Amino acid sequence: MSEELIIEEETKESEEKRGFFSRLVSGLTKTRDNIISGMDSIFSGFTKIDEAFYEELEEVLIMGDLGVQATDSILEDLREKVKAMHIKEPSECRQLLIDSIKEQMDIGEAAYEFEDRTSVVMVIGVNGVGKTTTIGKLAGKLRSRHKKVVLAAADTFRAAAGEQLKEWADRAQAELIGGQEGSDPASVIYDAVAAAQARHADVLLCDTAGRLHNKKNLMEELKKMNRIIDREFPDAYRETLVVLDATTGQNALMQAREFNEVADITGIILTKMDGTAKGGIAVAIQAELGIPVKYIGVGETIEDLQKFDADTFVNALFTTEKPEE
Ligand SMILES: Nc1nc2c(ncn2[C@@H]2O[C@H](COP(=O)(O)OP(=O)(O)OP(=O)(O)O)[C@@H](O)[C@H]2O)c(=O)[nH]1
Repeated sequence: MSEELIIEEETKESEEKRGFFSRLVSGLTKTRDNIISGMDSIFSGFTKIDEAFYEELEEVLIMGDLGVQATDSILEDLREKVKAMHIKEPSECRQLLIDSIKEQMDIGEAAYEFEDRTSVVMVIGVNGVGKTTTIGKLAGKLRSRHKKVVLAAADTFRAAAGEQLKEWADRAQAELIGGQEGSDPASVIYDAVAAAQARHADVLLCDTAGRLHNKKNLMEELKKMNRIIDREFPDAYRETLVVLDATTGQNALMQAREFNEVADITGIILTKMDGTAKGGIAVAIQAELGIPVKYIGVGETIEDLQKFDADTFVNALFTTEKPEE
């Protein structure tokens, strides 16, 4: 490649990154207003680092949905650093706090291997969290990378779920395999696996129901689907993603915990991060459960499903740059 072309490619890439960051910054406006303004007023309002200062910080972090566990660890870490580094000024704690939050979320890099392998992705989530929309966005994302995608509408509990998924499948130009309302989800998976193999699809995305009120049945249903995939598609790379609605805050954390008990979750997708002041839940989930948040939804278009990077996320939260209108 000529030098000019390389520069052009690099410029394009850095422009993309900028656009991505700006969208994240504007998507996180409410969360930033909620957590960061609270923190900044503590940093400027206190003249010394004392118990009252830590208590106020604790309150802001808890109110920002970072969860008790992550909040405790972050503050413990901050106290240690303040002591070790003989820090006296509250304002000097800002960067230390940013670093501590990043450390809490550092559970290794999220892997996106399935995007480039022949894979089967199970997507689980309770009604209304944005599961269908997310699967549509994910299909669109993969299609834009010229991947062949098949969708399995295995949430046969509600007819509307299948219809809605069909619309997304058409939009993303992906094939949809569905079943009658009330039919056995496992048989939809069976048909979808056969279709994916026959069409040499790259990724099979499976929309499955997640009724948490009956955990035993859910577990059995998931096991049955997994057995079919293991048997019929043994070489496929496997991924199990749970979709959670960030606007529900602590409830999303609870759902993640419960799903983690019934399935081997490989990643989380947090939706509606744009409309909420509870984006701090991403910290709680990653710190507490050690499961990577792999994607976040920051709006309703296909581009608004972004890969999640903890470092970028924390930078976007604490940025002083103004979000785009
Ligand atoms: N602002 C915003 N809205 C979103 C996001 N993701 C999904 N939504 C919206 O949330 C609503 C619910 O999304 P669905 O995809 O229907 O939810 P679902 O979980 O599939 O619901 P069921 O199909 O009823 O189980 C829709 O209006 C979506 O447009 C997001 O990241 N940001």
